[in-house]
Amino acid sequence: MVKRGMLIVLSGPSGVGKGTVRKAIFEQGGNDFVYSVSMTTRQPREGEVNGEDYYFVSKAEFEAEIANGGMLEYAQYVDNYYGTPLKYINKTLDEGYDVFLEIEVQGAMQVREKMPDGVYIFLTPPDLKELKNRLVGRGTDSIEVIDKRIETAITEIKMMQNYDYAVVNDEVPLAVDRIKDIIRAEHLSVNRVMPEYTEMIGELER
Ligand SMILES: Nc1nc2c(ncn2[C@@H]2O[C@H](COP(=O)(O)OP(=O)(O)O)[C@@H](O)[C@H]2O)c(=O)[nH]1
Ligand SMILES: Nc1ncnc2c1ncn2[C@@H]1O[C@H](COP(=O)(O)OP(=O)(O)O)[C@@H](O)[C@H]1O
Repeated sequence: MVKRGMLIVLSGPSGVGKGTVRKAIFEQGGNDFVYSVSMTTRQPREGEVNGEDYYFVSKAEFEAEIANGGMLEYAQYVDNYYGTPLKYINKTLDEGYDVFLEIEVQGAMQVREKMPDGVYIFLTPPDLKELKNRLVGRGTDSIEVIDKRIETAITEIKMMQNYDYAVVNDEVPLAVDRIKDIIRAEHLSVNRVMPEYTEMIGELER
């Protein structure tokens, strides 16, 4: 029997750099895990490819998918839906591959309820001043929206206790290395390795 893959969830407050770090992880390559492409109702940005960056769908299509039980989790974020289609995840995990999700915090907590044996990584800013600088620097939000996001970020940072690991995103390559180290170490954790030995011992004793 193939050993089921491991679910890896990267989350954290808006503007901390989740998207940036995730892209760097996959651009670097050489990973033993696959990226779960999310579904969204937001408009594609220039250069984004359907099925690669996101599955871009209408609100009606997204709501139909929710009604059909097709979403592992979803969240409404800045007037749009974002969610993880269930179909690929279970198939990929059953085939023995690890799956990597990069999602905002409401979604991550829904996944944790359903899949508690995943690895939950919380990306943190070096400090709140730097988080604000990043949101301003990204240039996608008004100052009012940014102030709201900082307030939300404070609540979200308090949720850190629901995660297994905290990774500071001071510099992208360092954050990438820390995340890859966590994934490597998790594969060696006794909780994950023990079932194989239990099975082996069971066979010997039979
Ligand atoms: N819950 C949930 N959040 C998602 C999913 N895909 C992306 N997100 C989050 O949605 C937020 C907005 O993403 P996006 O519009 O691409 O903007 P950007 O990442 O802020 O540039 C980010 O915080 C993502 O982490 C998903 O499938 N589920
Ligand atoms: N380590 C970092 N140092 C400086 N700026 C960063 C770093 N990581 C991300 N950024 C910048 O911060 C902004 C927010 O990053 P983004 O990946 O969009 O965040 P999120 O996906 O968490 O909302 C972007 O302008 C990005 O270029």
